[in-house]
Amino acid sequence: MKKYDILVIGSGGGTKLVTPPSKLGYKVAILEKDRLGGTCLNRGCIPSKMLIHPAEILAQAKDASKFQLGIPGPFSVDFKTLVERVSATVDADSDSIIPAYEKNPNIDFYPHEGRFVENKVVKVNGELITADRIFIAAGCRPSIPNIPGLAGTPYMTSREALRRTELPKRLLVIGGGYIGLELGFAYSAFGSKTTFIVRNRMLSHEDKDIVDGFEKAFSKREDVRLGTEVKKVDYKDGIFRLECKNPSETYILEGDALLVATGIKPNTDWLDLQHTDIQTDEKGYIKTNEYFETTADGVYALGDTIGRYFFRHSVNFEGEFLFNSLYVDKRRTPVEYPPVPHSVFTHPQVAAVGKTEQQLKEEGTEYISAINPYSSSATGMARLSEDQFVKILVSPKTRKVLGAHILGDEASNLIHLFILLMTMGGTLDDLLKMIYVHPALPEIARNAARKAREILSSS
Ligand SMILES: Cc1cc2nc3c(=O)[nH]c(=O)nc-3n(C[C@H](O)[C@H](O)[C@H](O)COP(=O)(O)OP(=O)(O)OC[C@H]3O[C@@H](n4cnc5c(N)ncnc54)[C@H](O)[C@@H]3O)c2cc1C
Ligand SMILES: NC(=O)c1ccc[n+]([C@@H]2O[C@H](COP(=O)([O-])OP(=O)(O)OC[C@H]3O[C@@H](n4cnc5c(N)ncnc54)[C@H](O)[C@@H]3O)[C@@H](O)[C@H]2O)c1
Repeated sequence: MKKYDILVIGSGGGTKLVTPPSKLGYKVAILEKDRLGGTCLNRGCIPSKMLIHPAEILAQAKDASKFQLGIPGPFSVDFKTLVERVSATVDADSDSIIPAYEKNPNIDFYPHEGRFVENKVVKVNGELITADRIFIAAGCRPSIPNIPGLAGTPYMTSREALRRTELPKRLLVIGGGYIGLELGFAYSAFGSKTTFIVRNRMLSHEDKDIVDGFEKAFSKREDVRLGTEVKKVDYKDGIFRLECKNPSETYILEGDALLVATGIKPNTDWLDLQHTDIQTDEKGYIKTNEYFETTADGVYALGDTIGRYFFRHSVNFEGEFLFNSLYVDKRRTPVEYPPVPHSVFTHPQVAAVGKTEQQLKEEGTEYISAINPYSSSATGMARLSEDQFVKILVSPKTRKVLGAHILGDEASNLIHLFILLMTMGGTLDDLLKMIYVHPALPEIARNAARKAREILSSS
């Protein structure tokens, strides 16, 4: 049986444990059943943001008249060429990984699925391999709800929606989370008449003020059906017919394409974990402790597959943490995550770091809340910002920011001020010490901090 120092299953964030240890002389095997680079590169963050950027340009152009600009419409997109460019870019990036691995004598790449036959033995393409340490970074895939009539229809998940080259006239989206909203927004901006069917509320994991604000802002531009369940799907002659039910009525929605974006499930069913001591929770996510150790000796797991965070930036952090603790410091170290931020790349954007107001209430943590609208600062005035704001939650005792929540232009960039502050353990006063460029976007965040200072000094 072939033996390695390191065996990695999954080439997304798992790659953090491939090239870096190989450079220190460790022999590494990497197994990938799909395209190298994982979800983010091939069917996630990167292609989606390459579509969302031009969609954002169109969304801005549609707003041009409010700035007394006569940018002539109708706006159009060469959707086929755009999608082909995006696909070619990510495919080239993925393809470039193989030659790099082939050149490296310490890396063996297995372009196959790996399945466990016992605790530390994996069968790949008929061959048994083992390693001192095995890292499982097997990721997740779309989870499809059990709606009568849906199975067998040509619905899209994010995977197909990112590669489709024909823009549908009418798009139906089921799901009000990250994927449904980001991809639905892009298709809508490109010209598909898009309807968002949302079982409860949009972005329900966000702070309640963000949920309220986002729903209000998004619904001004998009056809949004909140509190609506899809009871039945029918597909005939190229048309989807969805039976939709809300508390007051049942009706049919028609579309030429259907995007199902109702969450994800772990790929652990591809690993044959029943042959090992590796335990999973009731949803199939691998159980790990603070060292990313599974319940089998020498086997670690990270990323989406452990069900903690579902972002490329979080699995990158976890992979780098494991590499540093196990192969650089060579010390068994418990993980301490710095604040983990997130952003939803819609129009308007959403970004957050730290706790929501609801979480602080539930924990019984003391806080004050300060909200500053974009429109109250110079750059917000220039942008004619509506419905956009920065909200911060501050501890009256320590004056530390416990949570920051942004709805508005460039929220995914603006949030970094708070990520840095919270990571460094700074206070409101640190945020107010520095000189801000006038009139730049971060002044909006500073003004929220000033409001918090006022609230604290008057209480
Ligand atoms: C449409 C979309 C947009 C997204 N946008 C963002 C974003 O903007 N920002 C962000 O931070 N996150 C985003 N995400 C989430 C992000 O892509 C994931 O959180 C991240 O890629 C998870 O990385 P991972 O390494 O845990 O798993 P993956 O990247 O999914 O890698 C796991 C790999 O393991 C392989 N594999 C599984 N089982 C086996 C096996 N038995 N043998 C061999 N190979 C196996 C799979 O083929 C897969 O390639 C997005 C996701 C989607 C779907
Ligand atoms: N910008 C980003 O960082 C980004 C972008 C895309 C995806 N992602 C990651 O990918 C993951 C998956 O995204 P997603 O949008 O599929 O999941 P999600 O959990 O964000 O949203 C799922 C949505 O589907 C709804 N839903 C669930 N079951 C349903 C059912 N049976 N019928 C109708 N609606 C149902 C939920 O209420 C929710 O609105 C996310 O957890 C996220 O972390 C991140």
